Amino acid sequence: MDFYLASTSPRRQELLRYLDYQFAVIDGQIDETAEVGESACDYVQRMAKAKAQRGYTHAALAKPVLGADTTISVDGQIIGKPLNLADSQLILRQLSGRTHQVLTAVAMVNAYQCQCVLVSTDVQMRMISDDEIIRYWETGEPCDKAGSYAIQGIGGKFITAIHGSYSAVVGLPLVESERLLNLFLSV
Ligand SMILES: Cc1cn([C@H]2C[C@H](O)[C@@H](COP(=O)(O)OP(=O)(O)OP(=O)(O)O)O2)c(=O)[nH]c1=O
Repeated sequence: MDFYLASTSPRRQELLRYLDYQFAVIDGQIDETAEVGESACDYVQRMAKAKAQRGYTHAALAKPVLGADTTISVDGQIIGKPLNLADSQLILRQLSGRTHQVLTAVAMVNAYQCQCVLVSTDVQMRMISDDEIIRYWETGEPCDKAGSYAIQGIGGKFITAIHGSYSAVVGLPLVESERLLNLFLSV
């Protein structure tokens, strides 16, 4: 076993399995409240570092810990997971027919260092009607996804274009994560 993944996200576990490293999953739960005036870029990096750091110190581990966070940025706002249908409606109406940024940060921590990479991807959505938003909510897919949609699922039908990293939108940028793992784990 090479490192720990501090994440409950099945997407992150699935993506990480594509890389040539062995890992075990630990809890990375933290308080995800944004600070007043905090930018989305600062916020997502702080979250990723906190998840990795919490995992590392909490479990007193001998191996490095990787943590990640995904947040939507639009109109200078930080948009996370929807709280309920009304919240999902507010979010998807805001994203409908325009381009937003999906920010994913990946952090790795060991006894000597904490390194974090930030990946920003532009995602363009077609117009989505209120009826579609309600029907989509009823599928159960949006509730645990930042921005209230999943590009890798039913939500993919709303996406007209992306510029950046697909795996980062799903929750873990593979190129940057592998680079970070090579940095920490190469002999
Ligand atoms: C935009 C988008 C987000 N997401 C997911 C990725 C993340 O799992 C989630 C954002 O929430 P996060 O707080 O980044 O992660 P998480 O709570 O799922 O897992 P953990 O903190 O334990 O690592 O949204 C998709 O699966 N598809 C998408 O298209």
